[in-house]
Amino acid sequence: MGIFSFFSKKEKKEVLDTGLQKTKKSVIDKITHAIAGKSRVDDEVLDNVEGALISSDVGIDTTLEIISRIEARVAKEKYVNTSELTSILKEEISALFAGDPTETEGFVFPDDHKPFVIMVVGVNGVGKTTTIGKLAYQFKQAGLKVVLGAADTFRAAAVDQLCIWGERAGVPVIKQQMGSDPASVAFDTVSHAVASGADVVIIDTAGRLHNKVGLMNELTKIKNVMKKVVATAPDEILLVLDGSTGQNAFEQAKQFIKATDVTSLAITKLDGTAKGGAVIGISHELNVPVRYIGLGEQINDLQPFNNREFVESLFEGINL
Ligand SMILES: Nc1nc2c(ncn2[C@@H]2O[C@H](COP(=O)(O)OP(=O)(O)OP(=O)(O)O)[C@@H](O)[C@H]2O)c(=O)[nH]1
Repeated sequence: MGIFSFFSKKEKKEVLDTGLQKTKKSVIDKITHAIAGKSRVDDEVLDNVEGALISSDVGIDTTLEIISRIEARVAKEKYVNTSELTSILKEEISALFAGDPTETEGFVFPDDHKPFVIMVVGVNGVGKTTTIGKLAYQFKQAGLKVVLGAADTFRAAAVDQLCIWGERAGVPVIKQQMGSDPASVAFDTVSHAVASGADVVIIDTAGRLHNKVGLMNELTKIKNVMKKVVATAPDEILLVLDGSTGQNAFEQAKQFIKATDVTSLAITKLDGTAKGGAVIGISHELNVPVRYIGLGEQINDLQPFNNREFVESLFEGINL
């Protein structure tokens, strides 16, 4: 089925630039400050850039790797002007992102089977339901038949919210009574999708991190039950993280990765935060590709992630 492009390149760039404004300003200020008055990239500049990246939430290990790559370049090229630093940073950071850059723009739907089943995990409040709603809308607009499954059966509000998004997107939501078995909802949803010839299934799950074993068992059960209907399910386990929490999102991601085999990330709420640099460290250190980013509350504010576009936007406007 391939990749669906919902946005024009221009629209995407506008949403990205606007959404990343706070992060951009912070990164640009810090990098500009780091090299102020210097014309050559030397140890002092590199130390300052290192500090700038760490304080931009990029993450310590990732920052150290970026700096050592730049050091290697500087050693090889002997003299590197600070005016070249932005393009070097862009190149080295783009190269660090997990996943093949040609494949990182949203999900790639296979040709050999359907429905494509996406199981969405993440703690409450990170923007899981909103992300599911936006995805459903965008897939529907791209001509796909979508079914949502309300497998967060612990909170009435979660089911209600998913139903609101289902209505907005114009896609059916499969649900059961509160407190029913989430795996049973997932089973019903995938069965409904098969019977109705749907292309995409998106399953919402409850994210209760306080009990890791419980979470792990529940997610494993949901996966196994879905496989009984469609052997390939789930095609993706999408972890939603709140990007405005910076390094906390990173810690949360590590816990989920221990509990289940997360295949992709959606990082939300990048608008309204200066901590967007965390996307770089999260993707690199966890070795899980970022597929979507959330840049606002509107239905069009979720966009397929492209590492080059992200890095370009982040550093655009630095005048060295
Ligand atoms: N600014 C901004 N807000 C967002 C974004 N994504 C989600 N939100 C908001 O974050 C809040 C929480 O989103 P939900 O989708 O309800 O989060 P959830 O993880 O499903 O949480 P529960 O429903 O509590 O499980 C809502 O007010 C959303 O509008 C985003 O990319 N940017």
